[in-house]
Amino acid sequence: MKFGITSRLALVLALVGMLVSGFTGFYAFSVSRSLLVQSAQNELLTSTQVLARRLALTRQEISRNLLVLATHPAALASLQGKGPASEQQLVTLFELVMEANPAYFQVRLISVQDGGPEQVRVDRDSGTLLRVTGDDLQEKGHFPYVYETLKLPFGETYLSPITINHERGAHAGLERPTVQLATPVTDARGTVFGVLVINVDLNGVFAMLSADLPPDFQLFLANRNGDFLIHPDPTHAFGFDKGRRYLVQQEFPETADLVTGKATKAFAQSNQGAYADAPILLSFMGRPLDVASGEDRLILGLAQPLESVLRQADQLGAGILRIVALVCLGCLVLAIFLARAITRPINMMNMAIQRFSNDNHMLSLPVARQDEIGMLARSFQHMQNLIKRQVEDLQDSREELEHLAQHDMLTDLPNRRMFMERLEQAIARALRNDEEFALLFIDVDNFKQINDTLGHAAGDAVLRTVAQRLAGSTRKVDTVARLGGDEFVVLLDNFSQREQIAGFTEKLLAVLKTPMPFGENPIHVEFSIGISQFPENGATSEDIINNADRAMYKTKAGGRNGYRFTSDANTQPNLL
Ligand SMILES: Nc1nc2c(ncn2[C@@H]2O[C@H](COP(=O)(O)OP(=O)(O)OP(=O)(O)O)[C@@H](O)[C@H]2O)c(=O)[nH]1
Repeated sequence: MKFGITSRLALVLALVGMLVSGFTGFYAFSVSRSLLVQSAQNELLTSTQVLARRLALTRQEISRNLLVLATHPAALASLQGKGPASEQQLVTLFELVMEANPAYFQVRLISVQDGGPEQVRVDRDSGTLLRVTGDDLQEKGHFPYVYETLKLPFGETYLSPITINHERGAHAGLERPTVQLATPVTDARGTVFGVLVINVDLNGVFAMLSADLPPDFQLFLANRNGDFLIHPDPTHAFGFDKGRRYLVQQEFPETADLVTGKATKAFAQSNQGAYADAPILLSFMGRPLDVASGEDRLILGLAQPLESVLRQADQLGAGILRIVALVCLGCLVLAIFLARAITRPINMMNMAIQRFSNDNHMLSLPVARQDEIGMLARSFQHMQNLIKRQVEDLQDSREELEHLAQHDMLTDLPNRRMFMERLEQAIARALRNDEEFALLFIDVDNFKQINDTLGHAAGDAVLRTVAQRLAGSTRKVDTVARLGGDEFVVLLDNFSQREQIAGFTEKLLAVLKTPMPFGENPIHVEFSIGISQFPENGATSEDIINNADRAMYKTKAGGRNGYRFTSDANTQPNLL
């Protein structure tokens, strides 16, 4: 299949349009997609910050509860050994606080005395609160949450590292993720008498933190070293406690600077390991703790399935695809219109050139345009005019040549060549129609003498006058020709009767002999005529003309100034 320039141009324009819209669509889609991912990560970070804030508020609330208990007179009284009444009062207080805060599984008052014995202790045990007494009370002076708290001024809180609780006799808190918060108990002068400690079950805190998160969100918490404390896979949390460490910086290398404290936030994406089937998007923040603590900072992270983010991108992509498809369709239509508009003048020119080369007809051209096509059209029109003029000149020259080839230049009568053609046609016609015709061979008598005595111009004038008189004396169907020199012939079509021919010849001689005007003295000229008839005097043109010529010579030989029929073999010519 052959495509024209219009189709090819339309195809190229449409392809360019489609490629541009396709690339634009793809670019818009990828930019929007990365913006969506970025925005989702920022939202995640905001949620992470909210969670961190809630964690801080929870810690502050525990500190407040610690302070309430530590400043209660019963606490100092108990530590100063002022009797079981104050201890019982303190137990009641501890129980009240623990009932109000289900995450507290142990509240203790520990003395500053040697070994740091527990003075008053209430444990949560299978849903009930239990006062631990007697030998079950232990010495805790060697635990950091005791000796580090003793160094603190009144009102400050110590936060222990977050660990799994292995302390003996911990009841409900045993083997659970735990953090201890403690504050010193002092008298009015600031002398430290003991420490008040609340053990918090972190599972409860974490459950509270996660409760308000969307169901597909996942919570991560890591300690100062990067060890996971909360992980969607529970086997990865507190790995250090079981002898195998799971570090946030290993699983998500983007968090390395958070662990070292060089950065406060980090974004990550993962499609490795457990996330191979469902890639996730993560935001982490590292938060230094605002209390004296065994932990420098905590690293809190939130994850969201990438799929839920990209679902919006997919909807956007489908929208962009529809727009691209529409734009492509528009490009196609526009390309067709544009290609037609561009190539219309070219096609016009093409048609005009074809038509001009076929039959020299000039179609209209876009000459009014002011662009390159207009220039081309004007040049072509100019060329057309030149060619047309040259063709017309050529035609005129050809016609002139043809006329010259068939006519005598002096008299403008048909010449021998044309006469012979006419004679052939007359024979064919006569044979076809069973007709007859006559041929008169006319020669000027003593013409040489006219030339010699009056000059060549006079001879020419005589020849021209003879030609005019012959043409004027014959019918349209007859043919008058000059064979050369002073010899003329007349073909009388459909002339058959001898009398008729003789009568015409005599009349013709009379006309011809009329003195011819030339200067002051008219020229007197006489003529000798030989007549042949078809078919009587020959079957061919040569025979007919030769016989007439012979008859003319016999007229001359017989005395000139007369005529003679070929058929009159031995008779005298008819002289005038
Ligand atoms: N002026 C003129 N003379 C011509 C032309 N063509 C031929 N002639 C002359 O015509 C003369 C023809 O002479 P001829 O027919 O031989 O002799 P004639 O004098 O006519 O004698 P007859 O035929 O015997 O009567 C010659 O002298 C030619 O030179 C021409 O075109 N113009």
